[in-house]
Amino acid sequence: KESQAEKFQRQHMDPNTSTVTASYCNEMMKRRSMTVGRCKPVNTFIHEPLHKVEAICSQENVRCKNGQSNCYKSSSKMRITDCSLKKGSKYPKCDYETKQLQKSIIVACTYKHIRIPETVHFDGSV
Ligand SMILES: Nc1ncnc2c1ncn2[C@@H]1O[C@H](C(=O)NS(=O)(=O)C[C@H]2[C@@H](O)[C@H](n3ccc(=O)[nH]c3=O)O[C@@H]2CO)[C@@H](O)[C@H]1O
Repeated sequence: KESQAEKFQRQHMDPNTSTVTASYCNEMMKRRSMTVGRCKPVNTFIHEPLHKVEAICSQENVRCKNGQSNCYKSSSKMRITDCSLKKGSKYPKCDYETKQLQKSIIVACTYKHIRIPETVHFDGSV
């Protein structure tokens, strides 16, 4: 069974892509298994190395959307791609809009071992 950290990496990490094409989201949402059973409505991919994303866990502590206090906001902008389901897109055909941006991101972190943080949830971007 995949851990929350592995799920985060499957759903949100894509360090090896720098520029995306218009079909990036349609391809990646399928390849990373977010169109099985339903089309995941919104998903962000992060085009930065994992160590840069995990470093956010020691940056600005902010409240998560769900009220938990283990969210952190990146001090610098990150290269991301937002995927959002197009209106009228009908499962199993999940048709996404692809939008490449540079924004500060908010992630939730937990500590697997003392002082070794893991990013386990994407809370949003600002
Ligand atoms: N504080 C926490 N600490 C630890 N764990 C926490 C915490 N909070 C939740 N989890 C867990 O995370 C898991 C999870 O999947 N949460 S999720 O809200 O549905 C994720 C959102 C995100 O994937 C996506 N989205 C959204 C906006 C955007 O810009 N970009 C973008 O990609 O949409 C999704 C729905 O919004 C769930 O197991 C929950 O238990």
